[in-house]
Amino acid sequence: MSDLRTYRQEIDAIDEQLSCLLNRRMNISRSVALFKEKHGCAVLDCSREKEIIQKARDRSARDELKTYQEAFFKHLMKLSRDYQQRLVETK
Ligand SMILES: C=C(O[C@@H]1C=C(C(=O)O)C=C[C@H]1O)C(=O)O
Repeated sequence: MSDLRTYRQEIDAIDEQLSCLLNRRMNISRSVALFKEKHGCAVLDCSREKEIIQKARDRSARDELKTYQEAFFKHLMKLSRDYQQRLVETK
């Protein structure tokens, strides 16, 4: 049981870092949205997203994690795009 507590403390610490990183990433995504709106660019950039997914897959600690890295970043970028869309539409 003390092992489980230790693992969960580690997960909590990682989650805290992930939340901070998500705040930072979404803030930058917001700046990107404002830039795109000013310059008439589309929110979605497929080639950039493919690049990010490939880099994430390459960073996998083990081959079996590649699919999870890909899913995680796809979801993250969907949230980022949704946020950008919302910002552009409510301007
Ligand atoms: C942030 C951008 O906008 C979108 C969101 C991306 C992301 O969250 O990484 C990547 C590409 C775009 O589809 C961008 O163009 O860089």
